[in-house]
Amino acid sequence: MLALAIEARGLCKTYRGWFRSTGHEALVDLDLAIASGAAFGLIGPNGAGKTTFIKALLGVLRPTRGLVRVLGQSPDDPATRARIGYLPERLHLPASFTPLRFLEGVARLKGLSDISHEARHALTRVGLAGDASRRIGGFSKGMRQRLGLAAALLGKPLLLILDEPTDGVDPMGRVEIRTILAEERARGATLFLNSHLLSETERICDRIGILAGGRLVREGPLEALSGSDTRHRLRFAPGSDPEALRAAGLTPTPDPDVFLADTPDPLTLNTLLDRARATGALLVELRPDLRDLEQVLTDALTPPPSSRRSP
Ligand SMILES: Nc1ncnc2c1ncn2[C@@H]1O[C@H](COP(=O)(O)OP(=O)(O)OP(=O)(O)O)[C@@H](O)[C@H]1O
Repeated sequence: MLALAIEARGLCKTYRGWFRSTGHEALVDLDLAIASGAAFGLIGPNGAGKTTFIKALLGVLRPTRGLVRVLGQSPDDPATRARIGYLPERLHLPASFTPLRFLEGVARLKGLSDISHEARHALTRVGLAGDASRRIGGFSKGMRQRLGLAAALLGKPLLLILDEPTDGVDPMGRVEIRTILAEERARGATLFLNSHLLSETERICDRIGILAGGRLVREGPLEALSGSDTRHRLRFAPGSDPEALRAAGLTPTPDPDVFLADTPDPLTLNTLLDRARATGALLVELRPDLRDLEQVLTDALTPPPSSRRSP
């Protein structure tokens, strides 16, 4: 098995500007390595460069500088492209086709052998078997999204690039899609997800990259990004004195037995713990305070106070 499913080194993309105007830097010196079998989520604000990066992975956009490798090869390689399943953000589906006819066409283009079986199987997986003979034109947004996913799944791709896969899909449908993606991963596929739905990204992906202004500002395992080195949650045995713990320097939470400790280093944390225990409180649990992905993103995009301009 390949070590890396996606590799970018020093990747830059500058969109050319109008006559004499400088171009727009959509990707700036982007370095990224995604291991085979990972579930990677790329997040970031509008205009961060996510779609530009996906276009570079698909070989439909030529980088200005730098290297991009997909499944160990150039994205221009036709055999490599055939191993990628892609769900675009904006789906263009033929309204007059039935989903079955559409999927059979995609299966044929992908060079699959048992076209009819593959199309029916994919349709069943995404929960559209009962709609096989309806026209796509009458499909809801969520049904269209499911059909797009079915098309991406055809041919057992090694890499699935999914742009907003659960957009418009109802809550039960999202659970079904997560199950399908888990099955794909278990089969050995790598997932690359671009989504503004952070709770979905959090549930599906184990590695996250945050793109802002064309730069990768954070990248790593979800636990590492959401954990904090400086904030800990402390649980004390019932019966501790909340006022004394507050006076010792701890911050109360809605749970009367749980307090937060904000400390810059382990030494200060232990000094604080000594003070808390001196009040008679018994510590029963200590763990880093985990932030959700929305908070991780907000923190990554908020400049440190020292760099903020005064109004
Ligand atoms: N064809 C183009 N010509 C000029 N500028 C472009 C072009 N495509 C994208 N851009 C610019 O490049 C930047 C990155 O765009 P991109 O579409 O990659 O962002 P994104 O992260 O996918 O945004 P969104 O979350 O809104 O979809 C934006 O400032 C955008 O205006």
